[in-house]
Amino acid sequence: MAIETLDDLAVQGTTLGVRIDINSPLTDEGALADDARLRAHVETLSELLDRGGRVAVLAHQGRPGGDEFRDLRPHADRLDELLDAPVGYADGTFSGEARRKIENLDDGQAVVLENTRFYSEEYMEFPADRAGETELVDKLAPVLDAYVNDAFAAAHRSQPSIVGFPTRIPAYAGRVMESELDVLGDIESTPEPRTYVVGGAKVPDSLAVAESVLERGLADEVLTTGVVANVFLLADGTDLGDASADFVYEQGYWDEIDRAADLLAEYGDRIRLPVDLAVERDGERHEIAAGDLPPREGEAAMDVGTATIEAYGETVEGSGTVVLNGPAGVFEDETFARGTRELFETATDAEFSVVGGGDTAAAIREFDVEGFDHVSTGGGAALNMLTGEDLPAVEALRN
Ligand SMILES: Nc1ncnc2c1ncn2[C@@H]1O[C@H](COP(=O)(O)OP(=O)(O)OP(=O)(O)O)[C@@H](O)[C@H]1O
Ligand SMILES: O=C(O)[C@H](O)COP(=O)(O)O
Repeated sequence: MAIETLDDLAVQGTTLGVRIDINSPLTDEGALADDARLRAHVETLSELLDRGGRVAVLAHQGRPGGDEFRDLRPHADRLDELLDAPVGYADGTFSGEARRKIENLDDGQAVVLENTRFYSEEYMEFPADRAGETELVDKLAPVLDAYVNDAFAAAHRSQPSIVGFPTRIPAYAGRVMESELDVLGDIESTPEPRTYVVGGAKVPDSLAVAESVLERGLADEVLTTGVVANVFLLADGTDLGDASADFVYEQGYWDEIDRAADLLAEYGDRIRLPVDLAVERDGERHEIAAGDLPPREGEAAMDVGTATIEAYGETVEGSGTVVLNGPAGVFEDETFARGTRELFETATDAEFSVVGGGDTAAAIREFDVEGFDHVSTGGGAALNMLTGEDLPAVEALRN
């Protein structure tokens, strides 16, 4: 079934639950470190408000237990600045108070509901029917006329606020969702050879992508960077030193090392590992060739080194399609930003370049890299889509 868009929705005077993805990097104090994801949704929100909608915004921030698991007040304040309409904030997601705030909205007004993941069911994956019976959906569906999903970046999560509402009320794709599906839906016909550069810190997601594109013959090569590369190096038997190994174990990525080893055994000729890494020594960047590892005690691998940047750069430049996800190092620290900045700049020279990810988009903005053919708002979601996997959010909108 075709997905309905905002063109199919009579907005005026209706109360809409609008799921967006404004999961953003935060400062230590909990302020927004980057507002790119908020700005991405301005088009959809402005359109709905201009057309007389009453908008209840649903969104998450961080993961339970993580440093960035915080409330959405800064996001609400920033949306209030970005949009011409007034944007309020409710410190509950579906409490009586939150529902009253929704019911008291006037045409052209919005309220941001509290972080959906403050409720345990929202961090579980359900089939859509079951998601439609969760507390969150059960309490909110009766006060909403329709649901709009613009949260492409969370479309790979089968969570209540993503897949539950379409089982209860009419559902539509927002403008971000619509344009992402248009561009990424046709990725299998992009020019060859195709290179996937996987980095960042969400190792399980990245390994799933690497496995899929290698298995399906979609990737000619997978270049690894970031924590993902560290996991592959550990799987390959490289002694990275205690600091990097401890970081990987603290994240609970034990099993990922075994999984990376299996991938190396099966597809080793198409997976590339860094040939050098950067650590901090005496307050400065210090590079170590892979053959000279481990680093000194307490030194962690924070970026790929210059020889890796050059070797990867040559592959990337000569590619028909480059798909980039995740920064190559701790780009937030200028000392370790080089790998991310230079690989991103080189990627724009490929015939067709696609890049995705929340932190990745933040890095692109920070480094002012221009020239990508498509900058996706989604990391895991974009890559799932690029590998041809069904996205639960999209399936839910189809039904
Ligand atoms: N070697 C490293 N050691 C520690 N952290 C790293 C390293 N390399 C990258 N990172 C961190 O990875 C984080 C980003 O990873 P992440 O996987 O969340 O990327 P992303 O672009 O946001 O993708 P997604 O949209 O899937 O979340 C950054 O905060 C960066 O500092
Ligand atoms: O940043 C993302 O990729 C999305 O917001 C989804 O977040 P998650 O990976 O914590 O589900």
